[in-house]
Amino acid sequence: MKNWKTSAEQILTTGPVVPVIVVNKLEHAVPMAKALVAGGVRVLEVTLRTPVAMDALRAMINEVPEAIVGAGTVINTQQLKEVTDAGAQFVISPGLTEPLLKAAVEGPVPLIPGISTVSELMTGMDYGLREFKFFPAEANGGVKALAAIGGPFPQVRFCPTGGISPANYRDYLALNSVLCIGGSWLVPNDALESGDWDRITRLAREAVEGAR
Ligand SMILES: O=C(O)C(=O)C[C@H](O)[C@H](O)COP(=O)(O)O
Repeated sequence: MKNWKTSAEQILTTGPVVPVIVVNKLEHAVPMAKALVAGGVRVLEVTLRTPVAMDALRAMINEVPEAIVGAGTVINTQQLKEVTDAGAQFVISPGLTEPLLKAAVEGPVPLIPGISTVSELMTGMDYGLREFKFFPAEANGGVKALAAIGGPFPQVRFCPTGGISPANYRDYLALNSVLCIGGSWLVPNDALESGDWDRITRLAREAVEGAR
């Protein structure tokens, strides 16, 4: 952690919403990132779930410098190394393993690992972490569960993700322990397929304005 170039807190306090992005076609990556930035959303999580994800990550990092581009769905140390080499500014994982935590705290890039139980949270805290993703937020009990899990740990902060929508994101943001939320609704696949960048900008803007 002492080598982290920026803190997880800095990343997660940049804005209220972090789009969880699935890129199926490389040519979508840059215009989509620009559309999100135009709507006031700068922190972008590119999930490593598709064959073009690594190339999409690199393209967004290199061609959209106004964005803060990180990698999501990073589940092992090999992927951590790859996205670090690519220049990812933060790394998000749906869960945590001790090898991943160990490699991340020794590396240069902040890791925001996912937790869904108190014990996982305590494991992450053993490595010095204070910021976590809460995943899968809705399926795991939602706002009520997160408030209860966070209760004994007033120093810990969260980015809940999973099942969050325009209808419920404000309820999460209202918790003291929540810095921002993650959601895929900001980047609908049909908008990418039809090149409807204005719609993506609009969704981003609505989410940011609605959070005020
Ligand atoms: O890929 C990852 O690393 C994940 O952790 C999963 C994502 O956070 C959720 O799939 C987003 O959830 P939705 O907004 O409900 O679509």
